[in-house]
Amino acid sequence: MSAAPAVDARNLSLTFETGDGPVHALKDIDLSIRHGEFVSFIGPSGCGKTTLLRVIADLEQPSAGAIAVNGSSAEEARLKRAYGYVFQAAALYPWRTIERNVALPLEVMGVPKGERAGRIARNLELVGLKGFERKFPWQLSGGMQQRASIARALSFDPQLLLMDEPFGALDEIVRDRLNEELLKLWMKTRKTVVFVTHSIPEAVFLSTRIVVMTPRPGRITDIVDCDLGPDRPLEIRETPRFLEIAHRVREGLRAGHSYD
Ligand SMILES: Nc1ncnc2c1ncn2[C@@H]1O[C@H](COP(=O)(O)OP(=O)(O)OP(=O)(O)O)[C@@H](O)[C@H]1O
Repeated sequence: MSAAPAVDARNLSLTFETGDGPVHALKDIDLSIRHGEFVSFIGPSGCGKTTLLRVIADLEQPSAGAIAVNGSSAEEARLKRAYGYVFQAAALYPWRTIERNVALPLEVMGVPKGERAGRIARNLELVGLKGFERKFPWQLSGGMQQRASIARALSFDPQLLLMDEPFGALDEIVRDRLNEELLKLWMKTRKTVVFVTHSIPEAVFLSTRIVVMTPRPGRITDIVDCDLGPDRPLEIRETPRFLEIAHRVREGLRAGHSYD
């Protein structure tokens, strides 16, 4: 693993040029994410959370400033398959079984069949989908589909996992369960996770740091340390320390005039 930060953004700004004029999505973002951290981006709709994730993934180019991933350019990181990306919707192919959906990135990259099987089995086990290999996406619940898309993102065993509101469309109970499982997966694999969410409790429960963003153009208004330790049962959400951190995040959002 490189000694450089997992993600390093310096003075990063991004403006989309549109027919209706420029849209300033990100402004002067300075952020360094260490290996093994779990960092959440939180902020109002349209503040640029997805755009920032996409810049890290080399799916958008900054208009100014610099971004480095593992000490090299975002493009190099993408070409090396240094990250896995999980979208809000599971985006699985309905005509492929779960196993074959998870296999897809490996097939595309020409990983030999023998090697594919072991990786797929390992990743499906990691997300708790052992026994569901031969099911089709429509035979699984929304939560299970999202687990499959996490298994797919783990195909190349990337050190960095980029997750864009992966549980936003799920009901509260399923979301709680997946939050617990994601935390376990993170502790087990020690990956770096960059996670986009709208939910304060979700951000506090999962993260080691929370990046609070302002409405467009998205700037960082606060970075909150989430020093709850690694052992986080769901009940931790009722502890004074948890509520204190949640309060600070809420204040950060309010300071950006965003939480009314
Ligand atoms: N390709 C694009 N062209 C023009 N404008 C864009 C483009 N992509 C995003 N935007 C605009 O940039 C701003 C930031 O969008 P982004 O999706 O990053 O916000 P977000 O914080 O992730 O929002 P949400 O929480 O609703 O998902 C929005 O105003 C959006 O309309």
